[in-house]
Amino acid sequence: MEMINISDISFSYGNSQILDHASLHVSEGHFSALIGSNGAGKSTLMKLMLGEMRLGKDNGSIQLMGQDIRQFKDWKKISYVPQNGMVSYRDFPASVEEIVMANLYSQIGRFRFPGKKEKEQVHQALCQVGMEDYQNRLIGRLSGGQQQRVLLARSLVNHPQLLLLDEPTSGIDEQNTNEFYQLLQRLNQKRDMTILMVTHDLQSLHDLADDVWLLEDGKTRLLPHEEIPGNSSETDISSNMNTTCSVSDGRFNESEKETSAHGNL
Ligand SMILES: Nc1ncnc2c1ncn2[C@@H]1O[C@H](COP(=O)(O)OP(=O)(O)OP(=O)(O)O)[C@@H](O)[C@H]1O
Repeated sequence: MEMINISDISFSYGNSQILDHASLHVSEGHFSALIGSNGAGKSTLMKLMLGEMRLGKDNGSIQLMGQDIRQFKDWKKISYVPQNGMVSYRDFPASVEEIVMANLYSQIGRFRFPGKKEKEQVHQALCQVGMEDYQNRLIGRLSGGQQQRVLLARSLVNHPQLLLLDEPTSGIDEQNTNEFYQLLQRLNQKRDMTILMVTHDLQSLHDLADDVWLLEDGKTRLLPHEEIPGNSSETDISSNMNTTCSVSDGRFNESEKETSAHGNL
């Protein structure tokens, strides 16, 4: 199944045309990347995909999980890690647990406090990103890389099938970026999570992404394998994967795929 099927879309801000008959397809289980220079329209495309902005009537179509975006209701199956997502939390007096828990409020309801089940879900999500020891720390006291992991945990707590990320590692050092990519790769390969990531980080694409789409002059192009930037001999991202979590406490390990393909992350 195509998780994302964008076909022939055009979009303008006023008189300024950003997308000109652009298309993009992401198959289930694929790790896809979207690249393009500053201002090319990547975030715009992402916003259209998330339903934050509407497409004009005769300006192409967007289907998510086989449904037209205008009728799409399964938003819980999709998570989004925004660009510079942590900036707004810098002085926010909330703990890591509270930040991740916030994505469960539709499940918890307005008049109930988080229970044991929700706390365990948060713990599991933090464990997946290696941040379980920081559960009670204030979000603003963490480093950029740690904050980004928390943001990823926040997006994982609902067990999404499709994860969209907009430049998730901007402003993060190389080591933390590589570790973040390992996390994503693990989610994709061991959990069958479909991923579309907007990125300027071309170095790792060769090892990371199944498909790389280039957005240029309003049009998209699927890059042939030999044109994908990055050199596979430089880094083997998967060889350094953290697989220390165990099934019993909700963490992740190598054998877990067989026991919970899409279930508890
Ligand atoms: N709300 C808006 N109103 C008018 N123009 C906008 C708006 N948002 C973005 N733009 C313009 O549309 C173009 C595409 O912006 P967009 O943020 O989608 O690009 P991008 O590829 O994500 O860029 P970057 O890599 O720098 O994040 C830019 O020229 C931008 O200035």
